[in-house]
Amino acid sequence: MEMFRGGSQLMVMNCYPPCPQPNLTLGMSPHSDYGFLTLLLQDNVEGLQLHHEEKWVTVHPVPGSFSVNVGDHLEIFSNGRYRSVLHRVLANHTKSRVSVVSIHSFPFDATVRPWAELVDEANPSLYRDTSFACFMDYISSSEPKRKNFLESRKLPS
Ligand SMILES: O=C(O)CCC(=O)C(=O)O
Ligand SMILES: [Fe+2]
Repeated sequence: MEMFRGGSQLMVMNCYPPCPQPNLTLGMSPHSDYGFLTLLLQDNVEGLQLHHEEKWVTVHPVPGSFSVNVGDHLEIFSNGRYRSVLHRVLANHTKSRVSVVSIHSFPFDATVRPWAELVDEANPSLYRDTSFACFMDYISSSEPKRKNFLESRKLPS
């Protein structure tokens, strides 16, 4: 698809050292990923949880496999048909944990908006136009944050 030409890839490596009091903290706070699709490789230490039907569900590591998460851009592009997944990482009392995350999306200078074929009078756009600059403004602002970046891009219904 033309919009993906020159697409972006962000790689993040996370290392979570053992935590003496895991009940008092999190390895990573709840968030959804900025991007279209995330490929995530975790080692054999559990910690990743997805928010599903009001509960946190552990993603059990399967050796040699990737988890694939829907990101904010796919939710916006599909005008809400696919939902980006809220996830978090628990801290572990005894073991350190490593994960490698590869976030794939449109080019960094693209404006992300619902695909025109999915928007009409009966299905109005549910999201504000979004760019990497909006994301940077959001994460660097001192405004009180809503649940995540995507929430700040939703149009009032
Ligand atoms: O460590 C993990 O399993 C998840 C990391 C993550 O969600 C992220 O880097 O965005
Ligand atoms: Fe993430």
